[in-house]
Amino acid sequence: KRSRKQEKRLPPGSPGIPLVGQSLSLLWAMRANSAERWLENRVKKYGPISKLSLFGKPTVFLYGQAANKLVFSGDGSFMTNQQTQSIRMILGDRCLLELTGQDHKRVRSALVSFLKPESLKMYVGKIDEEVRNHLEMQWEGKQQVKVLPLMKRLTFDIVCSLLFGVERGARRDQYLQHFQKMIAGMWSIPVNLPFTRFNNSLKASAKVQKMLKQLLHEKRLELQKGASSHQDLISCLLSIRGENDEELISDDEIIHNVMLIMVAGYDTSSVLITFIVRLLANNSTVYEAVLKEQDEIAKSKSSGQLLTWEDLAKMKYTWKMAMETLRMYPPIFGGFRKTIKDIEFGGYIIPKGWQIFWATAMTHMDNSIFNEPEKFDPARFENQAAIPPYCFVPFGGGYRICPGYELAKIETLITIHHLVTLFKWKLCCTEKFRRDPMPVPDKGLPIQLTPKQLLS
Ligand code: HEM
Repeated sequence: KRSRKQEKRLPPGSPGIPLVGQSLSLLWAMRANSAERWLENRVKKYGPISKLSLFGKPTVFLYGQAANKLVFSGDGSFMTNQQTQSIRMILGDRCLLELTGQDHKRVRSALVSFLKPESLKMYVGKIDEEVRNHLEMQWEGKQQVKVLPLMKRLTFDIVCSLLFGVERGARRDQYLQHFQKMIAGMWSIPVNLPFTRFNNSLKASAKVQKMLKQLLHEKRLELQKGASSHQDLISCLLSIRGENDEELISDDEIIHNVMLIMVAGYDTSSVLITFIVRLLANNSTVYEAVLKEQDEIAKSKSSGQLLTWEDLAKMKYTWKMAMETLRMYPPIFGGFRKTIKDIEFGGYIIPKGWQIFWATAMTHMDNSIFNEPEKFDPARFENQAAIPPYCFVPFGGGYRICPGYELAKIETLITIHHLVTLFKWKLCCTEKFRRDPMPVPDKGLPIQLTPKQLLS
């Protein structure tokens, strides 16, 4: 039992309406794209730490640089990851988000062995081919396109070919169908009744798992026949062996993490590229600077020659522009952790077993950290060392920092290279966006395209 003295030291705030707490109010604010304001109002009312109730759990909301440090700098000994029940049921209990301690370390280091720059640099040409093919099929010859759905298709195709070795064709199309159904119910209320979004999503998850099991079987046979363990992520994970040549990553761990990567790599990078397209349409000076950098690279290559790792290293301004986009429109705005011990923070106690709601990206728009935060200005990243630690955190930080950072960077740079060198574009309408929970433009960002050949 908590003593009265401890009770007194709980953060300020009220638990809200019984059972529902503040959940509906926050979800509503997310749909209306006013979640940031909703949270800012909380900070104004209660300060950087306050208690509330979200999704049926006592929760502490944290804000600011020190809070970001608390969330990202631990080793997992006082705070653990916490996912919603729907995500756990759809992605499976052996995915990285659910694992802790040694299990998390083992599986994460297996994924990183494939996702680290030294490994990914071998696949730059393959990703470039996927992007060129996509633009040829879906963009060339069109006067108008909708950017978000196309970018989702592109990032899905890249993940499928690179990570699972599943190339264009009927199988990939079938994967996409099941996968889209699965993802549609990921953020829904986990009530498993027929015809609910959640129920459809669970059924699709079972189909995706069945297909991946079959794929695993095929990859195992290919490896036995001498195929390279570097051909894709699944082969790489199957080839990780212990001292007695036993497989170190179980089949369930491979399947659940492959599904996680499909989800994590699909929604996030596609949102980033979509917002870049939006910002470049409205900022001609930045567009021209990106174009200058990319034109120089394009001129140094012969027609049809694929981009290389060295070319990407030259895209310095383009990546600063992408970071500025991530600052203003972070695909992941926050998340949840759970305390496994009482934690003292900011003069208050956060009791063991409580949920922590981190909205770390709020520091991105703090005018005491970023001057004129509403202004789109890639030059702020000229001197990255000047940005205080834990204040720019679109990929998180610490031992759970996004392992897909490098892949996201490669996909983004290659896609932007081709977009600016092939097209000029205009937005078809001024469009609002909402968080679902990623930021999504209401109409999917329709743009009007003019191919560069017609301009010259
Ligand atoms: C612009 C693109 C992306 C952004 C902004 C982003 C951001 C993030 C953030 C904020 C986290 C949470 C860290 C935490 O819980 O502390 C995360 C985790 C994760 N991301 Fe990404 N991500 C992106 C792309 C990707 C891609 C392309 C992949 C897959 C290849 C990926 C795979 C993952 C995985 C597996 C985790 C869980 C890591 C763990 O719990 O140890 N992400 N990402």
